[in-house]
Amino acid sequence: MKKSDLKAYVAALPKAELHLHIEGSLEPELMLKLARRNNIDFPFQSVEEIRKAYQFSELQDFLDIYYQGMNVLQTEEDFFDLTMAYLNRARADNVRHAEIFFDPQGHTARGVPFGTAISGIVTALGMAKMQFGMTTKLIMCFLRHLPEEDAFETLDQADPWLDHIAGIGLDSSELGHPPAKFKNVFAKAKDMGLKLVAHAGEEGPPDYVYEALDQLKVDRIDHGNRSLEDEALVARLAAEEMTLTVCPLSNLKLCVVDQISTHPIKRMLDLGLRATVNSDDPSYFGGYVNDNFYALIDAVDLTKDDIRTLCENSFKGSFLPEGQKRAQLAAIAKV
Ligand code: HPA
Ligand SMILES: [Zn+2]
Repeated sequence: MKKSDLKAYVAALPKAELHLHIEGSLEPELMLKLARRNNIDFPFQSVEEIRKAYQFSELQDFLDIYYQGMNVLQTEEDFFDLTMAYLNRARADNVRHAEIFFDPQGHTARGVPFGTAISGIVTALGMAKMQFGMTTKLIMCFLRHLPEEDAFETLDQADPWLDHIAGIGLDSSELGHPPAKFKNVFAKAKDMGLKLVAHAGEEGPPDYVYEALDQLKVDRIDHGNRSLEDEALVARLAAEEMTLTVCPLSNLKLCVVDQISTHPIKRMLDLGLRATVNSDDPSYFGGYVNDNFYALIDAVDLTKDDIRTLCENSFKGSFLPEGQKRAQLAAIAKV
């Protein structure tokens, strides 16, 4: 199949996005608009200036800019506008279901209340369901560079919002902050009936992936690239049908891979791993979910079957009820 036909096939397929940080979907245009609207002292004057700053040689370079960018988010309306912009953009990529991360501690640490952030997000999620039938789940991430005690405090703040929160995640600086650091708060969240995910094996070694599985008892691994260094781990992930939320353009931008042509997505599928394709922080990494597929199609020999498998995996690995998963898989089969 020609690459252009494979791209058209991607565009036509229903898909779920399982690894998306809503704060990472903040486009420079909206960032400037919110900086002005909120009278924020902001170091950038133009979209071009902002985009020029998006050059990273590792995860921490990105995180520094990502936390600076989110300073413009102040009011409930800001969080609503941010979320609505993502949902509309995702809809254009035929995303039918999105499981969205947010970083409450990135906001509460700046004096923006938990309720301000989540109420704006939740209102937008409700509107997307009503206006265009997109289903969503919200996943609250803990910042792993902060102590576990702070994560417990954040879980307490979530209490009035638990009807709107499907699960918890773990993000921010991976190296030096192994999953085991958050063992107790993950155990509490599990007892509360929340789903569990964690970033692991993006920059961290395979041991961090083992810890996420064995000590956090996660339902999914975010990224997971470095699992490939450990054959026994790969066999286990495949046997357990553990979903990996892989983010190709993010991997390129953060130098997890040297080039898209050496991205291991194809190898992951060939090894029987339940890999999915996601955009992570699309505004910072150069594209939304279909752009991630297109970059892979240009650089890697993905087949039509691979592409269908990746989209099927996105629903299989989602937290949708089984009936809705089946309906989405049936819709894929019709394309
Ligand atoms: O890809 C990521 N890794 C870790 N933390 C993050 N926070 C936003 N995106 C990321
Ligand atoms: Zn991420």
